[in-house]
Amino acid sequence: MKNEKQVAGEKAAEFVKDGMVVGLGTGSTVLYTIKKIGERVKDGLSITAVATSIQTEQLAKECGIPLVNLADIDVIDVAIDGADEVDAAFNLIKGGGGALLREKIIASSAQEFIIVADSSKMVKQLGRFPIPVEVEIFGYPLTGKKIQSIGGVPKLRMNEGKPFVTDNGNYIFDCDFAAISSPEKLELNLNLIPGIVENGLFIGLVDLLITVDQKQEAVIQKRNEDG
Ligand SMILES: O=C(CO)[C@H](O)[C@H](O)COP(=O)(O)O
Repeated sequence: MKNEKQVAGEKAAEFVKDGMVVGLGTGSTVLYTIKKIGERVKDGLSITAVATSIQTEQLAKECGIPLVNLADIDVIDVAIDGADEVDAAFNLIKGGGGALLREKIIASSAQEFIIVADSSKMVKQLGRFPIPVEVEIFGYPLTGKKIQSIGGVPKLRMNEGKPFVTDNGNYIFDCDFAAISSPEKLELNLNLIPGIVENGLFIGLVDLLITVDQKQEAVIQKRNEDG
């Protein structure tokens, strides 16, 4: 039997059509989308793709998906990605895999942004998952103090005893802000702090959410533009 990530991930591949430029997200859910797109490419689907991480670039190559550089394209038709938390307004916390900066650049440039998420990711209010915040290494302890001054508890992400380094050569603070009452304000306030490159709050970007119901079937929901 397919798990929820596979059901949601594979469903999203149906939204990819001939001739499209596709943004490929990062993580264990969108992995199923990428593999499915790869199968369709082998069957004759003609697309090009941009990857949100080195890990995804590698996977796309293994799946035979032709890649282009973001600098060489004008339009991304559709971007598909996973999430760490999704609220009722389809605002997100992302960056659990450390790819938030490239993910946000691609999501915000896409004509359509699709999120694939298993049911564990759905929350009433964002904030149980600490917000990943990508910071310049230069002066990062001071940047951490500034995050504290706006109410966050930053924890430097580690990997095998050393600070985790992103594909862009930066560090990540995973920041506990408890229950977030205004994700819109917090996203802006975080990005006003010098040293912060980007934060993992994705506000108002999602067009379509694909999740899974109790019968293990994919459920497709459009974002309500009126909130
Ligand atoms: O934001 C991300 C990576 O930076 C991922 O999309 C997010 O962490 C969800 O991952 P998964 O599908 O493995 O649960």
